[in-house]
Amino acid sequence: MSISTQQDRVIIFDTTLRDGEQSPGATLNVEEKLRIAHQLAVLGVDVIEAGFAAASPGDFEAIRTIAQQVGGSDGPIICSLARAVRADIQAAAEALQPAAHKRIHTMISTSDIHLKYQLKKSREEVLAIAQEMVAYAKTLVEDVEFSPMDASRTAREFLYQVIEVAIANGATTINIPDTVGYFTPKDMGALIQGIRENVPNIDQVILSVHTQNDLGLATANALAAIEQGVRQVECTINGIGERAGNAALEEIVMALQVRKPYFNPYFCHPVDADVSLVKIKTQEIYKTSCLVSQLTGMLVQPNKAIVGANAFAHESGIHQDGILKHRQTYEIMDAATIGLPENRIVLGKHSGRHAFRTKLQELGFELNETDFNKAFTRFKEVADKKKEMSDWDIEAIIRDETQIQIEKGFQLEHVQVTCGDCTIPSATVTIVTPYGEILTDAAVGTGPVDAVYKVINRVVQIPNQLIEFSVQSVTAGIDALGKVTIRLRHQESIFSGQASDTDIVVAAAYAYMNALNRLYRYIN
Ligand SMILES: CC(C)(COP(=O)(O)OP(=O)(O)OC[C@H]1O[C@@H](n2cnc3c(N)ncnc32)[C@H](O)[C@@H]1OP(=O)(O)O)[C@@H](O)C(=O)NCCC(=O)NCCS
Ligand SMILES: CC(C)[C@@](O)(CC(=O)O)C(=O)O
Ligand SMILES: [Mg+2]
Repeated sequence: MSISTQQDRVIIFDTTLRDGEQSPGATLNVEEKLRIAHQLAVLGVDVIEAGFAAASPGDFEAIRTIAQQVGGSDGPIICSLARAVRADIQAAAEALQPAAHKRIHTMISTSDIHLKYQLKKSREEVLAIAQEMVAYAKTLVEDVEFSPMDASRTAREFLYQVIEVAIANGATTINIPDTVGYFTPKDMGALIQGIRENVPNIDQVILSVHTQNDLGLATANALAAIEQGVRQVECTINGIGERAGNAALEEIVMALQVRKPYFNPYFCHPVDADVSLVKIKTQEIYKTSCLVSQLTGMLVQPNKAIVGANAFAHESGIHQDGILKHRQTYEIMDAATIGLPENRIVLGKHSGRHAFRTKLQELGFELNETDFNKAFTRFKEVADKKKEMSDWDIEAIIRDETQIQIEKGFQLEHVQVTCGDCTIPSATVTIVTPYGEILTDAAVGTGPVDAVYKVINRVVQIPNQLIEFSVQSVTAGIDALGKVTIRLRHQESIFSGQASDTDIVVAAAYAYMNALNRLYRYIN
């Protein structure tokens, strides 16, 4: 794939594997980087900055492997960062060699503060280095990106001069980094406008921005740059990156999609044209976010835009009522567009009758008005004391407050597990079936939880697929309660189960039984 300067859409340059990996504690190994790169290609990013070849043998290897396995002729451009140093550029070219489309991204600081204290070089020297190193990179690859680092704090005239020289020496993309995340959207707009008006050869290249999130303005700054004609943005999945992170890919992409009529006038399309301003398959966003979070260990905050656990969840009664009547009352985008299977209605003390009734229906309860009112009153009392009401809390309320008999289903009487580094993990359970039979069985597994699930499945015999398993600690300390949440799928339906115990394997067993019982009641 090649990118023409005439192409009127935004090029998504993903730097999750380079700047994202610069998040403290987020180091990835070669195999993990490769998995993320494959998923980024499925997501449809235009450029993958796979790493910094000169940084370490591991990063070199990762870039080379990604170039080989993800950088096919119809795949994305694979890129490596390099200082404006011959050896760095050479290492980048070598690592990228197997890719069909390769880019060297070279950078050097241009702000006076960086020149004086970090590089200890004059402006003249930096200009000469930029010129020489861009020209050198150009002898190795066709596609050269140049970044004047700390551009946002660089003296304007000098910045224009460096950019002009980089273009004259073969740069095909000029990237403007707000390295320290100091800019506001207005500053960014003005700088881009200044560059376009004062750098005579600027139209020969793609103009790009790289925004850091130190003031929480990274996405806003990138969007302001797009309004001024920037056609590449550098971003990361979940906004991970150095310090407070980078602009989040999912935020930029969804802003361009949801507000297409707003952005269209900045492109050469008719205002109401239904053209995509990016080449991203948005349905892959959620999956990519989960993969990156899982492999980097950088958890996504629940209220994170687009991909946070609460981004499509509605807690308060008035909102829940609106959503149930017509989704768009409180949603500007459909969860399905980012690949989320369903929206979540979370019951809590702010919930009203509509949401409560819907939840009861989901759980399979049909209550008469008297029972419903009693249950709702009790629900409000309990919700006042708890952060979030689980399905089990609600079942307990129904059991206490109404005449409805809740089918017991299967009952886990006893679970025993053997595990350790010198034994084959095995589990024994005793389960009472809905017909009163008492069954005991045992199984081995890859780990204790796997063994427990295998033996429970053997006894219960309801086909299902485990799609989610997570453990959280609910209290602090060594004797903490662990809460296990699981979700399983049976045909088109999903059933969840949750349980807490100081032993997480026991919690896992009870959580699984809970979900299975819900499934059992559904099919019977
Ligand atoms: C790149 C790396 C291998 C260099 O290691 P190093 O040679 O031991 O040097 P240090 O990191 O200690 O110091 C950086 C040196 O590069 C110079 N430098 C920094 N940016 C530069 C640039 N863009 N172009 C040229 N030289 C640069 C510094 O002035 C300093 O030089 P000095 O030793 O003459 O003072 C190492 O820093 C690394 O592995 N970095 C990981 C990637 C990274 O830093 N990413 C951030 C991207 S900005
Ligand atoms: C290479 C550049 C775009 C950089 O990511 C470099 C860095 O500081 O890591 C930046 O934010 O300026
Ligand atoms: Mg950066």
